[in-house]
Amino acid sequence: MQKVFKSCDKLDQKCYESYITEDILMEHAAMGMEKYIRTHFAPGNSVLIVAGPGNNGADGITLARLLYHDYEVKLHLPYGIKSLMPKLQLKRANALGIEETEELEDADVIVDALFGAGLNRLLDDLSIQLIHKMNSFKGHKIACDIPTGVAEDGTLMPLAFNADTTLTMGAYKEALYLDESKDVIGKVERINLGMSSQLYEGESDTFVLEPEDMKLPTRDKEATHKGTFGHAAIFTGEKEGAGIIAGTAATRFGAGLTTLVIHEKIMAPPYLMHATTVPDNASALAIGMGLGGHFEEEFLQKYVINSHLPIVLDADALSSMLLLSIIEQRDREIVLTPHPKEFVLLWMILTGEVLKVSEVQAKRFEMVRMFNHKYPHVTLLLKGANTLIMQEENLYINPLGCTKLSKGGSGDVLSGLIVSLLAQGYPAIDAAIHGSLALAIAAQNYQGASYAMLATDLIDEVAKLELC
Ligand SMILES: NC(=O)C1=CN([C@@H]2O[C@H](COP(=O)(O)OP(=O)(O)OC[C@H]3O[C@@H](n4cnc5c(N)ncnc54)[C@H](OP(=O)(O)O)[C@@H]3O)[C@@H](O)[C@H]2O)[C@@H](O)CC1
Ligand SMILES: Nc1ncnc2c1ncn2[C@@H]1O[C@H](COP(=O)(O)OP(=O)(O)O)[C@@H](O)[C@H]1O
Repeated sequence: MQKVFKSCDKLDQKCYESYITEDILMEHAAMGMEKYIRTHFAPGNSVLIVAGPGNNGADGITLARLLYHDYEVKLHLPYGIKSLMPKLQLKRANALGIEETEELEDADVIVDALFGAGLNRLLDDLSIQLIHKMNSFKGHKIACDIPTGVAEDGTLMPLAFNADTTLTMGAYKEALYLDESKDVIGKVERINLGMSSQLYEGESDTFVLEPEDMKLPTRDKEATHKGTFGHAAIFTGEKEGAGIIAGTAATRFGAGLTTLVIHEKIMAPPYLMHATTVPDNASALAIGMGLGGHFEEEFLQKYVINSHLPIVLDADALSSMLLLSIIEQRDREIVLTPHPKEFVLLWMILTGEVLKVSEVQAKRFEMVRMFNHKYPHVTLLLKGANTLIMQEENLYINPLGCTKLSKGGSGDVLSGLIVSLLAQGYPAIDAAIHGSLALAIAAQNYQGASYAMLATDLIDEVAKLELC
């Protein structure tokens, strides 16, 4: 996993104090972009660099100098230059013979160095025209630091540069991981600014997860029996399919036993047991998926609230005042898995504050942190294109999910994976992280059409993860 920061200001300040000047940082920023371009594009290819008036533009001008002669470099400066660094970089570039181009034409590589961390207001007409044109070009699109149109606080302008690759300077930034940013940032790579990233970055409590972080349930001993791997009890309500999907996922992900807790007899697959109460040896519970108003309050009080078993609360459980009372239980492993609309409901129940889904989406990091401030012991997993997971002080971003997951049933699979890990004895935060990674990577591995994946296909892919 990699550290993530709200902004790089403090990190840059630390560099200046160590005599690593802005000029040195900038040279390395440009060298990082140069290396990327030289690795992926042979000399002779054309590179269009659109550079803005500030230091983001200065990075672009520096890049022009580094590529000039070997590549067909075109440098466009639509706003002229304003501050010291771009002026200095332009002098250096001009001295080598680089001239500005007035024409904006397609090239093999398009570099957006218009505005980066300093974007502080809505894009004006000139920027909008430029971005429309750059987005229409066929060349490989690289954003310098952060695509123009994505502000450092995460605000996404109505229009943004549509990067294939974002080469981000020094450290990963939160703004790159809002759901709305996902379609414009492309692949993200970090560029080191003249020192080890560990020295540059320092401490952070926010991390972006990588595929290598996924840990699968282990079966490395032979002297075991089904009881060794826990017993997941999944409350199965009005939409029994949701419980069956979750139960199948839980069993596939290693739970030794899985029981669907039901009121009325259902047609369950043979590897799932069913019972009208929670089995005595259950080791974790999941409730909410397809639940409806199926179980009476006394039943829930007895088997869910009064139980101290680790628990996943999903879907309908997140709008039940009774079930949400669980989050006050500080001695229990608890995972909440709302999607943004469910988060709105649970936030209203917990705080009385009425939010819109769009507000939650615009400030996902802030909302997750606010929830965590009130309930630090609870693991909150806010679903989305980039899932956020937080417990105690640490926030983890899972950016590995994909649009194949946008289909009813994916969330039921996730609940099943998490309750399976809880039943096998994993702490809540680990169950949420590794369940979420397994879901995302299984979806990536699915080979059918992007629109075709069923929850059962997803579970089949989970079954193959260890072999990949
Ligand atoms: N710090 C470091 O050491 C390092 C920094 N690095 C690089 O610096 C970048 C940050 O540079 P930055 O702070 O100069 O901001 P930047 O993104 O160029 O924008 C500011 C300019 O844009 C203007 N402007 C803003 N919004 C506008 C709008 N909507 N429409 C029109 N104009 C607008 C704004 O105008 P003003 O507000 O002053 O009127 C100002 O002129 C960072 O992303 C990274 O690439 C790397 O080299 C590594 C080392
Ligand atoms: N575009 C996407 N990119 C990444 N993950 C996605 C995307 N769409 C959905 N998901 C994931 O799929 C799951 C959907 O959950 P949910 O909406 O609760 O489904 P369900 O219908 O099973 O209740 C979540 O884990 C969510 O993060």
